[in-house]
Amino acid sequence: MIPPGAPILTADAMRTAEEAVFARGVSQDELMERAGAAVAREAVRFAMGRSVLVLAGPGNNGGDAYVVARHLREAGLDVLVAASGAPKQGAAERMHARWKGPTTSLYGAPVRPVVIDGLFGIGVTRSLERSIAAVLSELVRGAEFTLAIDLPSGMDTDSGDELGAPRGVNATVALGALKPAHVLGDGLSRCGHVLLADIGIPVESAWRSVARPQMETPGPRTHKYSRGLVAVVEGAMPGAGRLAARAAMASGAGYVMLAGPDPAGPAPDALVRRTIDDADDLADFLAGDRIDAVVLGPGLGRDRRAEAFLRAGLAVDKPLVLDGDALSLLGTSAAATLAAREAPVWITPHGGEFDRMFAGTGSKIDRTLQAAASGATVVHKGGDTVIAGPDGRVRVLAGASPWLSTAGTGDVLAGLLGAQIGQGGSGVDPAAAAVWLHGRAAQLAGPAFFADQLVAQLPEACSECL
Ligand SMILES: NC(=O)C1=CN([C@@H]2O[C@H](COP(=O)(O)OP(=O)(O)OC[C@H]3O[C@@H](n4cnc5c(N)ncnc54)[C@H](O)[C@@H]3O)[C@@H](O)[C@H]2O)[C@@H](O)CC1
Ligand SMILES: Nc1ncnc2c1ncn2[C@@H]1O[C@H](COP(=O)(O)OP(=O)(O)O)[C@@H](O)[C@H]1O
Ligand SMILES: [K+]
Repeated sequence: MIPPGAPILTADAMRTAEEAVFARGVSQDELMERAGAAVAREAVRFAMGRSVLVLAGPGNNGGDAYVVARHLREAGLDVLVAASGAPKQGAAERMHARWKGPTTSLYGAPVRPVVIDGLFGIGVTRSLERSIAAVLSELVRGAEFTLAIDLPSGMDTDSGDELGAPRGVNATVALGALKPAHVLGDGLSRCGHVLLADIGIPVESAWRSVARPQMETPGPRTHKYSRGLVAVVEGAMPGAGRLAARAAMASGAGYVMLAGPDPAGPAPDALVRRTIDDADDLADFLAGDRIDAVVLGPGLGRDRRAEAFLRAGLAVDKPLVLDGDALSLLGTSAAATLAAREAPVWITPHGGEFDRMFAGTGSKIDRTLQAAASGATVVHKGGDTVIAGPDGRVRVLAGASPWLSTAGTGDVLAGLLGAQIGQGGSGVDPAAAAVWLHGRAAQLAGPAFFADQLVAQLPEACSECL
């Protein structure tokens, strides 16, 4: 579980926010007291009277740990601190001095049922020494419950790469804001449940975790066209286009048309079919007044006809979702092609498609933002789905059901996004709504579903947004 709608800050941005608090006269000690108290509140709840081992490092994460230890001891728990190098300066040193309970060295620490991991937080700059990583892992493995302060020790804050962090942390209290490592990469499996503690640091961020969207209930004046007409272009693999079309239908679109060389096929009968002979025909069709959004790419194929269809789609002055084969066809010229288009465009690459289109450096968030500089809103899919808009806004959905890793679920997302943008909205908002609905439908579908069954859960997911 990741707190929804929460700000996400890099390590540098977090330090800047912290500096601003100091500049307003709050002392470093006060902030550390708040952080330690916030973590202790959660720790007491989880400890349920069991004995606690607090791992304390040499920096500010260790400083927080000494505060936690003090609070837990005051709460009557049996607390032992295992220290890895005593803090030498600043607030951390002062918190260390205020700890009056027993202390042992990290290497001599016994296994205890509750572990509080305060070795390192956002200050980790390189991989943990192997001996530290090994003892940390042993102590976490031996515990019944481990709570990490800010981050599990040994995470790259900005990328989510693990740098020796243990497996098996049950919960992490993020201080002040989420960091990328709570929502990206290895962080998804290393942080456990993520709790967020407000420690009085005002946080401004264009990056947020995805929250449940608000959807509108149709009113007495609503009609099928006012709810958005979505055109899905069908290609060589017709099942993909049909899945996208059905997803749009099941997530609130007023009218969905499937357009392609052979759009006939099984139900639903409410899906309107339009036979398209060639790219000129497609261009004429898509230019029609009534169409609010176009979805192109699922099952499109990569032959000449597909290329011509893609050109026709790109030329249309309507909100456009490009997915699957359309992205493979764009290939390395994606950034230039997307930049040349004026009407709004969303792309929904999985990791492989993304890497074929964009080079980029840095974390998944950095790379997705670089891709969005093309003018497209980019939905970079995966267990950590990162949405970035050309305006610099970022939304991340972490921890969606891994059962989504089944063919056709991406087509469903493309159709869902078509329905969202067909109802208006620009940039990251409709994309975040689509990704939320997709993730929620997957939860409702349970294990071992296939894409058609995901579509079947969409109305229920929508009902939670009304
Ligand atoms: N972000 C905030 O606004 C606040 C942060 N606080 C705490 O401060 C932490 C950050 O503190 P610091 O910047 O002191 O950083 P850390 O405490 O995370 O780590 C810094 C220390 O670890 C050492 N170190 C770094 N990488 C290492 C490695 N791979 N192996 C061994 N040693 C390593 C450094 O030399 C330094 O001594 C946060 O995670 C949080 O716990 C809180 O005290 C208060 C508010
Ligand atoms: N391990 C996973 N955990 C969570 N979500 C996943 C995982 N693997 C895939 N997904 C999601 O499933 C969808 C798969 O899309 P995609 O790879 O395009 O599939 P397809 O082309 O077969 O439809 C994406 O929304 C992606 O974010
Ligand atoms: K930690």
